This record gives sequence, structure tokens and C-alpha cells, in this order.
Amino acid sequence: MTTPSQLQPVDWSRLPRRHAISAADAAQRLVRHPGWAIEGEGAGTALAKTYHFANYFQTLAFVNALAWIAHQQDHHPSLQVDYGRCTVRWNTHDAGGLSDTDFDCAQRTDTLVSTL
Ligand SMILES: C[C@H](O)[C@H](O)[C@H]1CNC2=NC(N)=NC(=O)C2=N1
Repeated sequence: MTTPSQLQPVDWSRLPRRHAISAADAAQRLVRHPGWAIEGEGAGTALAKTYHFANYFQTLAFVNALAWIAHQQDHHPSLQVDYGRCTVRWNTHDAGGLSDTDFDCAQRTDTLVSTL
């Protein structure tokens, strides 16, 4: 039987360094990410989107699949989980705001949802 300890380790050293991007730059990038919104300000600025699901089980299945992306990318979103929806907020605390990684992970989240 395969257990999590037998999975290949993720080589996080290959991930790009994370730099904060300006509010103007973030607003420009947002147009390429339908349904996502920029919330908050300063270090608390986040890229947010709410996804809707048929029931609690499907919502949690999404959360578990997203956990794999978070693990691979070494980037961990804030999640608000309700019965049939989940709000995902990407923010880079290391950079004190938004970074390329947040937009990359937003795209990965959309791609995941499109395959569920
Ligand atoms: C040491 C570790 O790589 C860092 O703390 C990572 C982990 N996960 C992270 N997740 C998020 N959302 N932002 C970060 O800056 C971040 N940094």
C-alpha cells in the first residue's frame, strides 16, 4: 500500500522567488483572471474568488484537491469553507502582499475546478 510518506518529495528549491507586485500591476493582471477580485490592502491584500458546489462533500473534495496544489507550490491559501461554497484567498505573506505566485495559484485553482 502507498502511504503519504512514500510519495516523492516536492523539490521546493525549484520554485521561483516571490516578490511583491504593485497595486497597479496587480490590477492590470486581474483582467486575465475572470471571477477573481483583489481584497484588502497592504500586507493583507489578497486575490479572492468564491466557488460554488452542490453539497458539503463536493466542497471538501475541492479543498482536498487544492491542498495538493498548495503543497506542491509551497503556497497556502486562506480558505473559508461553507456547505456549498469555498472562498479561496491567495496572498504572499513572505512578500507582504500579492506576488506572481498568487496569480499563478489562482490560475491553477481555476484549472483544478474545470477538471472536477
Ligand atoms: C517557508 C515557507 O516556504 C514559506 O513560509 C511559504 C509557505 N507558504 C506560504 N503561503 C502563503 N500564502 N504565503 C507565503 O508567503 C508562504 N510562504
